[in-house]
Amino acid sequence: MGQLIDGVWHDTWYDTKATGGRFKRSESAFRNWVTVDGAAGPDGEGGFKAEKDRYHLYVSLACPWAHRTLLMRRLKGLEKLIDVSVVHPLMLENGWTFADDFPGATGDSLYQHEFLYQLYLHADPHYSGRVTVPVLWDKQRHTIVSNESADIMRMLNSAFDALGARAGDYYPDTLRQKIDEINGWVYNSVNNGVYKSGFATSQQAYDEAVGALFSSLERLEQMLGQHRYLTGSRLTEADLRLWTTLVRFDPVYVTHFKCDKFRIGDYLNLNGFLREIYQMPGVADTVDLAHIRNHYYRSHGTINPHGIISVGPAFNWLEPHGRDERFPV
Ligand SMILES: N[C@@H](CCC(=O)N[C@@H](CS)C(=O)NCC(=O)O)C(=O)O
Repeated sequence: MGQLIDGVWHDTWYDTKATGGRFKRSESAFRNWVTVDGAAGPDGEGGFKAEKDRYHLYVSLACPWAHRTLLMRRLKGLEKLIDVSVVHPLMLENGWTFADDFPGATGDSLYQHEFLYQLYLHADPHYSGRVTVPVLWDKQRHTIVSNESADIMRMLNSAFDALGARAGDYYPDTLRQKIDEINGWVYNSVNNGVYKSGFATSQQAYDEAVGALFSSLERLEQMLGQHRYLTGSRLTEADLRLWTTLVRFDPVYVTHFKCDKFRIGDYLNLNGFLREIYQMPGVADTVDLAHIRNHYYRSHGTINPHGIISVGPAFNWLEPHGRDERFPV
C-alpha cells in the first residue's frame, strides 16, 4: 500500500489526520476516452479509437471499482475484443502486484511487470499519485487511457458496438439524468460509504459514514420494492454500480468494515436484487470470493493486524430471487 511521488514508490497508508479521521478517496489521474472514431471524449485527449485487441484491462477481482468494468465487459460480450490481466489479491508494501501464486491471478500478460506501479511508470515516468485498479491500457500507444472505473464502464457500454459487442445500452439517453442522480448519492454513501466506515480513525467519522450508509440502504430497499431496478424496469449502469458493493457486503463489509447494523440478507428487496443479478448469465463468473475475502482481510494491517479472515455469514445467492413474482412483466 503506498503511492508514487514523482516516479518514486513510497509505502504509506491513507492519511486521515487532516480530515478528522475521515477517509477521502482521491480523484483518478488518467481521464481519456476510447471513442468510436478516436475523437476526444468528455475530457482528456483524443486518439483512442475503438479497435479489436488494442486495449487491455488490468483489474483486481477483489476491487468493487474494477469489478464494475469486468461486469460491463461480460454483459457487453467484449471478452474477444479486450483481454484482461488480474493482479494478486494482496495489496501490501508494494501496492498491487503481479505475483501469480494465487488461483485466478494472471501476472502482467503484456509486459511481465512485477508491480502495478511499474505500469503507471511505463505510462508516465514522473507520475505522482495513487496506483489503483482498474486500468484501461492502450497496447498501441503504450499508455493508460483511463484509471477511472465510472468512465471505463461507459466506454465499454457503447464505443465497441460496431465491432461486435453484444446489444444492450446500460446508460440510455432517456435515463441519464436519473442514473447520474442515483450514482451520485450511491457513490458517496454506499460504494465509498463502506470504505469511509471501515477506514475511519475517529468515532465521529465512523458514526457519520455508517449512519449515511444504512440510511441509503433503507432508501434503496424502498426503491427496489417499488420497481425491479433502480431507475424502473430496465437494468442500467446504476444497478451494476450498486451491485458490486452489495456482493461484498455480507462476506466482508459487515465484519471487516464494521458495517454491521444489518446484512444485505436481512433486506427483502436488496437481497432479491443481489441474487437476481448474480444469477444473470455470466455474472457469477465475475465474482471471486477468495480474491475478495483474502484481499480485504489480509491487506489492511491497520484495521485487521493479524490478517485473520472471519468465518462470514452463511448465504446462498443461487436461491430463488423472487423478483419475477414481485414484478411480473
Ligand atoms: N476512482 C477509482 C478508484 C479505484 C480504487 O480506489 N481502487 C482501489 C482498489 S478497490 C485501489 O486500487 N486502491 C489502491 C490505493 O488506493 O492505493 C475508480 O473508480 O476507478
